[in-house]
Order: sequence, then C-alpha cells, then structure tokens
Amino acid sequence: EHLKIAIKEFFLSTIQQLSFVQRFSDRVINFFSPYVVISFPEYEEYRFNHAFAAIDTYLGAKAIGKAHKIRASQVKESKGLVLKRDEAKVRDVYQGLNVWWEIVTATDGDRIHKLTFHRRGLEIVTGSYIKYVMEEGKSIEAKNKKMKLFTNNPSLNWDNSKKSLWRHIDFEHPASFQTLAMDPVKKEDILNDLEAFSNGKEYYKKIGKAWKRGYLLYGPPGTGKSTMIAAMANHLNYNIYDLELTAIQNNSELRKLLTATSSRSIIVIEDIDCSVGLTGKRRKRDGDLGVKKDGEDQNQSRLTLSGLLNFIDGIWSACGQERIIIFTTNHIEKLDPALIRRGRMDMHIELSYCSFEAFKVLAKNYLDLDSHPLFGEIKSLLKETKIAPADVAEKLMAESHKVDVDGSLKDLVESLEKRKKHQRDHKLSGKKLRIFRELFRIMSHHKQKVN
Ligand SMILES: Nc1ncnc2c1ncn2[C@@H]1O[C@H](COP(=O)(O)OP(=O)(O)OP(=O)(O)O)[C@@H](O)[C@H]1O
Ligand SMILES: [Mg+2]
Repeated sequence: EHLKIAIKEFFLSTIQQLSFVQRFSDRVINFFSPYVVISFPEYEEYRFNHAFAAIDTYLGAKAIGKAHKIRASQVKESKGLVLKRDEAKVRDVYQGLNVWWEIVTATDGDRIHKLTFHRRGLEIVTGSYIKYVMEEGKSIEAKNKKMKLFTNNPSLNWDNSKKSLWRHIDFEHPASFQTLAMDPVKKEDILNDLEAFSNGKEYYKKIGKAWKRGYLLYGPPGTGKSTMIAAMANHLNYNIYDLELTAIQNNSELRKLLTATSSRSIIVIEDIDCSVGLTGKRRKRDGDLGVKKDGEDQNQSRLTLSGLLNFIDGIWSACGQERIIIFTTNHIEKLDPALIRRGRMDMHIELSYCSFEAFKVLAKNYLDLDSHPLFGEIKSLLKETKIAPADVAEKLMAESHKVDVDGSLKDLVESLEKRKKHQRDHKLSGKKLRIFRELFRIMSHHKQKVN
C-alpha cells in the first residue's frame, strides 16, 4: 500500500514537473519568439464585442477570389447573395507586413479571433492596421445591411405600451439615379453633392459643423420628388425617417422623435407647405380665426416653425452624425422664407416637367429605346407642353405590356398634342381675363371721374 502511494506521488510530482517544464518552455519560446498574438474574443464581460463582428465581416469579405471555402447568404433580397470567406486561417498583407488571422473556439464555445504578426510590425498593427480592419468591416456591414423605412407613431400611442416612437419596415424601393428622368447635368451635380457629403467626415470636423445636409425638393406633382428620395437612400444605403408632422403635438415631441433617429439616415418631411402651422400663410389664418393667441408660440405647447428650425440648426441635430434632411413641396412660393433660406437647406433642387432629356431616360427605362423616328416630334412637343414625368411614364407603361413601341409613342404624341391645345386655350383664356379686368378698371375709373 505504501509502495502504491509512493509510486502515485512520484508520478504526480513528475507530471507537475513536466507541466512546469512545459509552461516554462512556453515562456521561453514566447520570450524568444518574434511573433505577437492579439486576441479578440466574441464576448467580453458578458457583452458582445463589436470589434469581433467587424473583424468577422472584414475577413469574410477579404480576398474572396483566393478562398477555397465560401459561405453564401442572402442579406437583402434586392442585392443578391453575399459571399463570405469561410476559412479558419486567413493571411493578410498590410503596408508590406504579413499578418495571420485565426479563429479559435474556446472551451466555453465562444469564438476568438487571433491575430499573429511579427514583433517588428507591432507599431503598424496597433497604430493603424486594427483601426483599418474595424473601419472596413463596419463599412461592409453598413453596405450589406437592410435599409429601413421609419414612420412616426402618433403620440397617443407612445405612452405605457413601451412602443417605440418610430415604426419601421424594410425599405426595398427599386428607384435609382440611373432610372431617374431629369436633366443629366443636374443629376450629376446632385450625385456629386451626395458623394462629397457621405465622404465628408473629416471635412465637417475640420470646419466645425455638424455632419448633415439639407435638401429642398420642389416641383409640381408627379415630377419625381419622392422617387428621388428613394434613389438617394439606395445610393447611400441610408435609412429613411418619414416624419409626419401632423401626427406631432408639440416641439418637445418633435425633439424626442428626432433625437431617436440614427445616423446614416435621411429625415424626410413631405409636403412641408401642408404641414400644420409651419407656413406663414397658415399661421396668419389661424390668427384670423382666433384659434391661438400670441405668445403661445413661444412655449412648448405646440409644434412651431421655430421648433423645427431649432432642430435643423441646433444642438439636437448633432446628436447623430451623417444625416440628411429633406423637405418636399409643390409650392415653394408658399413656404416661409425662414424655412428655406440658404444655409438651412443647402441645396434647392427643382424637379420640373418632362424635358426631352428626361423623356429619353424614360424611353430607355420603359421601352429600351435609344432612338425612334417619333423622337423629333416628341422633342418639339415637349418644348411647348407641360407634362409630368409620371404622366409620360404612364403612357409608356400602359402600352409596353403589348410590346407595341410605335403604338405607345403615338399615344404619347397624341396626349401631348391634346395637352398642348388645352394649355394654349388655358393661357388664352387667362389673357382674355386680364384684358377684361383691365377694361373694367379703366371703365370704373372713368365712371368715377364722370360722377
Ligand atoms: N423624374 C422621374 N423619373 C422617373 N420616374 C418618374 C419621375 N417622376 C415621376 N416618375 C414616376 O412617377 C411616379 C410618381 O412620382 P413621384 O411620386 O416621385 O412624384 P412626386 O414628385 O413625389 O409627386 P408628389 O408631389 O405628388 O408627391 C413614380 O412612381 C415614378 O415611377
Ligand atoms: Mg411625392
């Protein structure tokens, strides 16, 4: 029995010694090893580590061409498949430095990204490489993310139920700048402006302004204002917040809603001229009816123009970065000048009746047509006729189902001619009216004199 115990002890101590040697040799190797390992665990103190996710995305997208194992997933219906490299070990080269990424699974099932590199690259890795990986990963994540369309709940639904202030659905609108029918030069301008904005992080920081931009889209119905907003969201991959002002009771609600919006988003207020209490005209009318007294504007009891402007200009809007604010209206002349002065709305974009250039885009979209004998006639008719792109599109679409290009173009010509005649008559009758008015004025003036 004694012998047994002695042997057991002997073995145990040898094992201990061995493991000590093992540990020691590990240290020796680590001490002499020129390689450094940095770990990025999936969870840290029970919280998800966002660095892990960014690395995962970065590595997934990295050098897909060289990968042997690829995982495919559909993140977004419209965007097709997203391919991801699916290998445990990936080599990356950054500024001439070789690094190796390895994913290992810990005993508790958590995964860890391990980054190995030569000691001499320590400065590059900690100084810029890791930051670069994070940023790339996050930007890829942003590109693949599903866009959302948010609409504000009326405030009656806010309380108790813990419901969110915004309701959202997935945003999948097919509009793009390519299919948007408008003057190509103007389109290019807008695209450049958007591009400059979305890459303007450093610039806005430098000039000390909040990273946001305001657009005012104006023009008659059916000229593509809403379509352009969708195209912008698609182009930049931003979420849209469709702000319904009539559902908002007062300025503090407005503030709550707007501070609850995320960055990389477009805040849209459609038909701003119809929104309660925001236009000069409406305010005057309210005053006439005695609905509200002076001074009530100053407090928080209702939604006011100044409340909205404060948000656009003010500190509130700086709570999230990278935001675009868009107003649309059919009647720019009705808007309060304060709302649209330069600097508040950075760019005024007019969407107007269909030009020949715009028609060509529509013809390409709907009929896949670059030219046609009727184009000349349509060109001259469009010069003299006011027709919204929506109406042109309707004509081209209705017939295209019958695959009858000539028919649909003829249909358009006919409708343009009808419109032209109508608009001329209308103009004429307007002219006649003015002449009558003038005559009447002269006559009554004369009559007064005679009296
Ligand atoms: N410039 C355009 N290019 C391409 N399609 C257009 C254009 N304008 C209008 N359309 C077509 O007409 C439809 C209506 O356009 P849209 O809703 O964008 O007009 P809107 O200017 O927002 O009008 P409203 O002032 O009534 O809100 C769209 O679904 C789109 O198919
Ligand atoms: Mg619209």
